[in-house]
Amino acid sequence: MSETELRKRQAQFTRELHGDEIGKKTGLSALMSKNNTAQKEAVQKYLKHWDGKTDKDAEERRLEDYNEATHSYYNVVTDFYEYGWGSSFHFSRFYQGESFAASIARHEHYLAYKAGIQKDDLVLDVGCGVGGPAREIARFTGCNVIGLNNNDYQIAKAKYYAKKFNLSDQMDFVKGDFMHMDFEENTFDRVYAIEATCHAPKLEGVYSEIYKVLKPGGTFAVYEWVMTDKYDENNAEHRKIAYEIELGDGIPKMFHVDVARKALKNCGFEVLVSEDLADNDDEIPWYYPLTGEWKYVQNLANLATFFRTSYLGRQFTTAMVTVMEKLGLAPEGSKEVTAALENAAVGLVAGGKSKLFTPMMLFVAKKPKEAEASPDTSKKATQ
Ligand SMILES: CC(C)=CCC[C@@H](C)[C@H]1CC[C@H]2C3=C(CC[C@]12C)[C@@]1(C)CC[C@H](O)C[C@@H]1CC3
Ligand SMILES: C[S@@+](CC[C@H](N)C(=O)[O-])C[C@H]1O[C@@H](n2cnc3c(N)ncnc32)[C@H](O)[C@@H]1O
Repeated sequence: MSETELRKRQAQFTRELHGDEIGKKTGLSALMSKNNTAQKEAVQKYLKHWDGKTDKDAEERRLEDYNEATHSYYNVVTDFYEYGWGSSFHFSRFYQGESFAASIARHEHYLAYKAGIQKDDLVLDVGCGVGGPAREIARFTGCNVIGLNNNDYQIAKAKYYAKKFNLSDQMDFVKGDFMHMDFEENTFDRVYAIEATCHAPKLEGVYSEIYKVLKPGGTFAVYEWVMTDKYDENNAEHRKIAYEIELGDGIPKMFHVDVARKALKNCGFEVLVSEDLADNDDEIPWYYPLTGEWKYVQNLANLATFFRTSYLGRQFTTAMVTVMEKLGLAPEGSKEVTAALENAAVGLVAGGKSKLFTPMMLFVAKKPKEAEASPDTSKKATQ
């Protein structure tokens, strides 16, 4: 199927599944207004790739169908993410006494600072979700942001929120696959990506597109999801954790940190910063909201968030969604989605505790001033 046909079909499917009035309802109330048949199809399209098979063929199929697989994944998890986490779909570090929202915002500010984003810069947000980070970074720096996303539902939501918070003049959200960007070469002053490029079937593919659209001398800053140096692909326990993360988070293949670093270099980037922000002595670990350990809760205002993200809260949500599905209030397949998200939570905590995985491998990379726009990565080492 051509790129244009795929886009048309995905846009039409979004209307069927979520209706025309996207934005007003969020979380579980949005879940209650889905089209039943379309939801069943979306869940099936997502889960068909994660049927327990970890052999090379199954992996190859996931990599080939990355666009539809992630589109379907975010079609069915976005309402749960907003209900449980908010409108920034990423992790962060926590300081003692810091609220959940402050920690999420600080993580975004830090990336904007490391990318060197200035007032009036034109910035690309690769894999922008429903625009939580774009809104925060636009307010923080005064820059203009274009959010790129292949999920129509999230784009409609991001546009709705930008209008609601009077930020439409500073930002726009466009549909596109980050493996094949439609922007002109040398367009953006800065590019950032937060926990999104791990959905790529090949990191060189997305990084080379970023290199192409970035102006010479511009910087790209990313929080990458990778398996760390401790990870051994041939260790069954390690592979189980990586698979749980892939399944629960709609990722075709979790790559090793070296793959990401090499991919940046192969694309022509000069890597300025390469630091795992999770590799530290923080008293409160980044994965704490998913552990259900009350001792870490920072303040009373965070109790509701903490309950929803904790093991107990997740079981409660699953039970509630099961009843809602039985009563016909939630669409069929919603229960399966909560089960897949449970896998995500378990895999992420196991990966975090063992330090086999990090969701915050910070890379800051520069496109040299004298750079050619399109790197030829075809002759370089492959992943
Ligand atoms: C998928 C990628 C690359 C990034 C998303 C990171 C996080 C924002 C999500 C990873 C697992 C998600 C879960 C939830 C919210 C968003 C995540 C933390 C829930 C807490 C949402 C409410 C559900 O009932 C349980 C979910 C568990 C997993
Ligand atoms: C975990 S979310 C992070 C969203 C956002 N960066 C944030 O922090 O809130 C990953 C995002 O990447 C987007 N994405 C995944 N694959 C993509 C692709 N091939 N092209 C464009 N966007 C993609 C998803 O639709 C989703 O919005």
